[in-house]
Amino acid sequence: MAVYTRIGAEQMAAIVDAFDVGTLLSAKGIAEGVSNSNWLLEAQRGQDEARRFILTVYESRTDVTDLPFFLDLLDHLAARGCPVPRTIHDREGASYRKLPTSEGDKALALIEFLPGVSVSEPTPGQARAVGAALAQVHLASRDFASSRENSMGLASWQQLLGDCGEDGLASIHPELPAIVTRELDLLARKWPADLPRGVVHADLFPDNVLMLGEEVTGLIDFYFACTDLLAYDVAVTHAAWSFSDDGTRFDPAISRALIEGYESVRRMSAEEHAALPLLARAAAVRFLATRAYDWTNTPEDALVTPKDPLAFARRLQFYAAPENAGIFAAS
Ligand SMILES: Nc1ncnc2c1ncn2[C@@H]1O[C@H](COP(=O)(O)OP(=O)(O)OP(=O)(O)O)[C@@H](O)[C@H]1O
Ligand SMILES: N[C@@H](CCO)C(=O)O
Repeated sequence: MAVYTRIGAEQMAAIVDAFDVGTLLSAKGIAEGVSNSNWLLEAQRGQDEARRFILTVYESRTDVTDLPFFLDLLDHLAARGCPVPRTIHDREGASYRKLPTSEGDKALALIEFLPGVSVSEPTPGQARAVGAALAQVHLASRDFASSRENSMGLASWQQLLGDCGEDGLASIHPELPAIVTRELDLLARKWPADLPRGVVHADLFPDNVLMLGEEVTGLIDFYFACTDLLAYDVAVTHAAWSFSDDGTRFDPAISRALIEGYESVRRMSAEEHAALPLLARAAAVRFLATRAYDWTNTPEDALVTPKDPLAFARRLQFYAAPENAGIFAAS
């Protein structure tokens, strides 16, 4: 379920016309995704081949003032050969437009459609390609002029987990309040602030990567992208890819392939390597925090089912276990 905004056929045709991509041939709502409303559109200009686009209407979770950062970043990365969709600009050259709705004005953007599917059981070859694509983004964004603070950093994890309350966390798992206190304290004391920084995707889960075989055809959903530690992005991607969904099984071959793929494009420093165990715990806390918050604050009759916070509590326990300290050792 991810079409929260109704757009009639005539209004959709007018939107497409504003982008000068030809005549609208079809528009289908996309079920995947939870934050924004998305449609797959097909349009044709004159006798040209029909082209496909993704229309996104930004819902309340995306701050419109961040859109220039996200959308300019896509254009910057695409121009440097990264597999990300370009933003289609409207006839006036704007990368997003205003959509009047019964709930007030929303923003919308038209994005290039990229082929590929999101894998659910990645192979090491696919993990290697994803690691390499992430490093390519880190290098290609070095000359991106804008920056954006990470609104999903340590301070927001403290806030979100605090808002869950001890009882809320304990209702997910009795040991969670103590685990969360221990981890937040450790991260506040040991955060490795002086590592290389740059633009990070910060949410590179399998559902945000489109692939054909072992080729990455699209990195999408840059709506958490921000300026932060590059090694933190590696840790987020590691936490997202190297485990079964529920966090019960760690896959060492995927883990190795992901890091090797990354380092085939950008080598991490010794300091970054040394920080990975802590940053992996941080990544697990980040997704535990948003999931625990949603878990304890989503009404039972909500249309969207909250994701399981324990899947990231399990990853956290894995990363924190002394016997797993060697998984990031340089090969
Ligand atoms: N450029 C693109 N090319 C092809 N398909 C795309 C593209 N962008 C988005 N999609 C499709 O639309 C779906 C939803 O997109 P996206 O993940 O950006 O939505 P969202 O609601 O913002 O995400 P989330 O739920 O992760 O917050 C994707 O799973 C993918 O199937
Ligand atoms: N990728 C996130 C959701 C979007 O940030 C998660 O799996 O919790």
